[in-house]
Amino acid sequence: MSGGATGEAGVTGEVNVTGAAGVTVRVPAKVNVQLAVGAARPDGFHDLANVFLAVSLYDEVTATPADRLTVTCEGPDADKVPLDATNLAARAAALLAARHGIAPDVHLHIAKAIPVAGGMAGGSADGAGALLACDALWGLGTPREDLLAICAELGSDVPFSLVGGAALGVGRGERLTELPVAGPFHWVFAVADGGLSTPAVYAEFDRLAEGTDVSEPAASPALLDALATGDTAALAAALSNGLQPAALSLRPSLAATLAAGTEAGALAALVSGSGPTTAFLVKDAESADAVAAALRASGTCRTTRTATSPAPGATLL
Ligand SMILES: C[C@](O)(CO)[C@H](O)COP(=O)(O)OP(=O)(O)OC[C@H]1O[C@@H](n2ccc(N)nc2=O)[C@H](O)[C@@H]1O
Ligand SMILES: Nc1ncnc2c1ncn2[C@@H]1O[C@H](COP(=O)(O)OP(=O)(O)OP(=O)(O)O)[C@@H](O)[C@H]1O
Repeated sequence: MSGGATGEAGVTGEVNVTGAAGVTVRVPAKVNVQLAVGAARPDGFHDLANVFLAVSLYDEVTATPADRLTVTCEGPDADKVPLDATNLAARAAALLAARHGIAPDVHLHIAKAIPVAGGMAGGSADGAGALLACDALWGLGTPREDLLAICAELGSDVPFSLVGGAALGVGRGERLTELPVAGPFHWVFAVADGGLSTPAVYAEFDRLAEGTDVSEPAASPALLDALATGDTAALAAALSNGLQPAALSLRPSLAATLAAGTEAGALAALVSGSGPTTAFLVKDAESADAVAAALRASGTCRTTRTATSPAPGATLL
């Protein structure tokens, strides 16, 4: 990855890499092609029927031996990424090390292309990437099932970042069943100015749902069929995001972005997860370029990205 600012701050002090070879893992962003949200649970989370689809927009996490746990980040949004112990990559390394009773002495470098706080699971991607990179660097051979359990501890979206492809997430979204998926599906993403806080969007969902009956979340058979057969038009007709009204309520300007993409020829438009990134499903790569150009010209977003899906999960390079 090239360009962008480089943040450098250690979790426990200045960066001090020992010079040995590093391990790099590439991890995809996600779009939720269906996000059915149930009522708030006693623990504050919401039961979901969450259909994840990985897209070809990647962060890379490199783990290098060091004398303590440190994190650096490069990329256009690097200044928005925390480099302390709250970084999901640092938390992943610390959890894995604790599980094996070893010290988390590693330097983690994140090459960030996924929008920050954009509803595309960028932090989750870095958590899953760091986990796989540290497991390889430290030669631990942690069973897949245990890696997935650590992912679920890190966050609801993190298991999917490890798995990639397409999957249905139930519970708070962490309990995955992999789904058959054809493709390619072509996407344009409009990146908004600033982020949206995921807890704030769920809280707004609760506020809007007050006094209404929230139904049990369930995956749409038509949507699962469209994914399995690679039918773009059918997928466009079946896309849905139960958090979209809440994201629009907190960020009304997103309505203009959605309209601009639709007017430019997108087959469907929706908010990506908790937003504020918006996602546009288009016919092919040529249409993706045209819709992206129109979105940028509309002045309703900061920038655009094009991508295809499905994309593989966290992968050692
Ligand atoms: C919006 C999505 O990105 C869709 O995939 C996810 O549901 C959010 O997943 P995430 O960012 O990994 O979220 P977590 O780190 O697990 O939780 C952050 C906060 O989001 C809210 N949250 C999250 C997941 C869920 N099923 N119900 C919730 O209410 C809770 O307030 C929680 O404290
Ligand atoms: N490695 C990381 N990259 C980006 N943000 C991180 C990371 N680690 C922790 N964070 C924190 O998490 C917040 C959410 O960032 P993230 O990019 O994961 O949002 P998101 O894509 O909206 O998440 P999701 O789609 O999973 O709800 C950031 O504002 C930041 O404070």
